[in-house]
Amino acid sequence: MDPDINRVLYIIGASGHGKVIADLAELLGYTVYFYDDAYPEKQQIEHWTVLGTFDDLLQLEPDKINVAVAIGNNVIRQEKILLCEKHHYQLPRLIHPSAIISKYAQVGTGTVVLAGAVINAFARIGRGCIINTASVVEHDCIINDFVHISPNSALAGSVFIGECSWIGIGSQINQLVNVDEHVLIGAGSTVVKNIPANVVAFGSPAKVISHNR
Ligand SMILES: CC(=O)SCCNC(=O)CCNC(=O)[C@H](O)C(C)(C)COP(=O)(O)OP(=O)(O)OC[C@H]1O[C@@H](n2cnc3c(N)ncnc32)[C@H](O)[C@@H]1OP(=O)(O)O
Repeated sequence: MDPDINRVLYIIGASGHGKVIADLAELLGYTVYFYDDAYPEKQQIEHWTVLGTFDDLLQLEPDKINVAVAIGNNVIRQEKILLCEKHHYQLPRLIHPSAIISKYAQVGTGTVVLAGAVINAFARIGRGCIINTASVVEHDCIINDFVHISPNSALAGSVFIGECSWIGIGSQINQLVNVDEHVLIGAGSTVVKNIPANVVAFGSPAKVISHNR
């Protein structure tokens, strides 16, 4: 029997992150297919089928098309999500059953919240974000669109993260600190002061190291 069209999810990006999203989507009851620009060379990822390129996906009529953009690069994910929105595709939030999200928190469309993540009261997460495995977003944080909070990172209360920024694995950010847009915080950093836009910063305490290309 064909799967219920409402429970089919087309995942863009047949990558490691894509596999995590496929695993989660199946847990949530979706039947999963991939689209990836490596098609037709890549027709399979593990046991999942790659149906075509991103342009092929955009040929589909918008009716009941559920899409997840499983691309780790924030700028490329943003670009694909904006195109999917233009085509009126559904971009469901994918929230792992083991994640804990306050009823007072907000999570935008197309955002994924992975296993063991915690989002506390009055935190606001934008659209197209990755709140990765076991990360903590404390009360009153504001996370703008297309941000990636890597696994095991912790944001204290009222932290601000600007659009398209990437918080590296195992980082910590002190309360009330602002990280501006298009910033990369390196793995294992401790951010104690505001970080300006478009830079790479790392270390404990984190220092600006270079421009973020
Ligand atoms: C599920 C998932 O996989 S999610 C993905 C999670 N991954 C991450 O969070 C990775 C984030 N990326 C990083 O931290 C990277 O190390 C970056 C982007 C900060 C730097 O990468 P590159 O520009 O390639 O720097 P490179 O590896 O050449 O290192 C340059 C120097 O900086 C040091 N360095 C690099 N990253 C860090 C860091 N996070 N903290 C402290 N020092 C660092 C290196 O030791 C090296 O020092 P040296 O010149 O004395 O030898």
